[in-house]
Amino acid sequence: MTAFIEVQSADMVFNTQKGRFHALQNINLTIEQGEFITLIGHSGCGKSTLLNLIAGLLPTTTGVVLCDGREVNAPGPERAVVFQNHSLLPWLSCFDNVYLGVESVFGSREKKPQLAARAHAALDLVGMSHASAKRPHEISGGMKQRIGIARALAMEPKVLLMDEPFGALDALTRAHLQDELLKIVARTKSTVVMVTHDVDEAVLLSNRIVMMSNGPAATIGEILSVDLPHPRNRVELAENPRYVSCRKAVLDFLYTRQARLPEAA
Ligand SMILES: Nc1ncnc2c1ncn2[C@@H]1O[C@H](COP(=O)(O)OP(=O)(O)OP(=O)(O)O)[C@@H](O)[C@H]1O
Repeated sequence: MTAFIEVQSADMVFNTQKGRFHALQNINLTIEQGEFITLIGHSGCGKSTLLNLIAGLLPTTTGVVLCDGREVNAPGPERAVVFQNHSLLPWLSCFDNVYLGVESVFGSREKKPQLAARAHAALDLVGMSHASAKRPHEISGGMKQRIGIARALAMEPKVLLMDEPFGALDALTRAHLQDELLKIVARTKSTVVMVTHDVDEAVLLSNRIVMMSNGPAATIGEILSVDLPHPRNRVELAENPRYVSCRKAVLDFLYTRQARLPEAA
């Protein structure tokens, strides 16, 4: 295992109309190739900001982010992002949405049939070949999210960055997509960094859970290793003592050590 993503002494300060807002302070995180990392913490602590620093969508105020030994200072095809709201282009078919991503990465080196084969393979990987000719408005929210994942995977990113990808879905669809994602990642050996609010999702999916303290100037409070074997089965895990203790450790961090009082109305 080698360090693949390194966040070193990173701070993020936003310039706002009310002055400078210190969102993240002294973030240090090393992620190995093939790891599945989740970022968890209370609302507003800076999870998306940290993901955006890794994506290159935001520049660190101080400190540095490295991906595969190179400094990150802009978005790049090796770091694909999947957002909560799928972000598909509504006027394009599902196939064309995926194809567009493929073309942006491989278009200069490969011919159309090869690009099309990549897009078909990615749709197949997420079980969505049957919907390739449909437009986004013709398919369900869970299906749209799968297409978003297919588009990201088709670009063969070194890192898959996911910002609450299943947050807008109902519980059953969400569980199904979590299981699918585990299978896909087992096949592609992708490195994944995912933001979530969901403790069970974090324990089910992760190799390590990065727990963030409350902001302002949020930082990494603790990192929990989830040493549960793969493949993971959610029903069997429910009674697994290690699963239960990981879940308890995250709940304890969030609701005892980082307990948040309700904000004044
Ligand atoms: N562009 C910006 N300008 C100013 N402040 C920002 C900006 N983006 C984020 N913030 C602030 O930085 C803090 C962290 O925001 P961020 O969205 O990263 O939190 P989060 O943990 O992902 O929240 P949530 O779980 O609610 O999505 C918040 O206080 C937010 O208001």
